[in-house]
Amino acid sequence: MQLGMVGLGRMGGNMAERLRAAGHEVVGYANDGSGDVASLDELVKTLTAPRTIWLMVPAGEATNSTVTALADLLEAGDLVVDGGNSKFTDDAVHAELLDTLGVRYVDCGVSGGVWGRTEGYGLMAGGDAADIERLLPVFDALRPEGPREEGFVHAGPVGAGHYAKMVHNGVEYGLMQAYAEGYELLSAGGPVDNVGAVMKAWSRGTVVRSWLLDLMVRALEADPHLDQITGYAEDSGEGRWTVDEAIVHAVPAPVISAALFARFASRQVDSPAMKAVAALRAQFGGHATHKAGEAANEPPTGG
Ligand SMILES: O=C(O)[C@H](O)[C@@H](O)[C@H](O)[C@H](O)COP(=O)(O)O
Repeated sequence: MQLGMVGLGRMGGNMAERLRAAGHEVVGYANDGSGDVASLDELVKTLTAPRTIWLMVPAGEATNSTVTALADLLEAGDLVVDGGNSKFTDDAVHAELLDTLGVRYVDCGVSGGVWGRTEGYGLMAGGDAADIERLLPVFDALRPEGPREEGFVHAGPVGAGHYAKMVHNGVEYGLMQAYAEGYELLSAGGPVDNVGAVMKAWSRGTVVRSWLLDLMVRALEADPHLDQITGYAEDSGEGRWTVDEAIVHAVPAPVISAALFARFASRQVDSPAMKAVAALRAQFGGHATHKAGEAANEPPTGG
């Protein structure tokens, strides 16, 4: 079928390629001029009604302004899919705005990163059954080969797709953190002399084998001691939203929360909280503190 793709970055560009390889006609638009058309207006004019437009732009302001701009251009019967990592609460706002014009809306969490073009993407969709049905040829082209239910889900009404993707990303945080802590412990001076080989051995037959573990092995093969990168980890919001939702629903989520907070800690050159702990130990117990500028692994010299 014919589809407009807005956003042709690492995700949108690769998805457009995978869709074309499956025989779909994709008209791409990117605001850096790299697409087939130069504007959203031209994209809408190029597509045949009823149009399907898939958004793959950064969550938040970029997605909001794209949906608002499309609302001025589209007509009843057209369908917008937000495949970015939007917060699920944004979906209701976008669906409501478009609904006043008779334009349909589906949200779709997309997982798989840069590997998705060849391996297929995991898809989590939210919306009305008829809209999901209309998009099945697109979902089938994007998802991995095999049974549909193993790479695609219609998770519920509008918002459910991004909700499912949000929780997926919370799980992703926890899994990554567990492998990361295992890596650090294996490397910390115990009897293991080849950490990469141990993690590689875990990748077949063990209880903890997984794609994330395979990627960890791959990273260690390229850089056995991870000397080429610093221990600074960004987050793009979904871990925070997952923890927010855990609080709303009173769901204990200690692993995901700890993994999120570990990322915040990774950005501190020195921890104000731990300075305070050291200061308090010195206050109540006269315990020694490390002076500023002293290497962390040197014995303390203070009081
Ligand atoms: O499933 C995926 O393909 C990933 O989760 C993908 O969506 C992206 O890499 C994360 O959004 C990064 O999230 P953080 O920046 O929060 O780690």
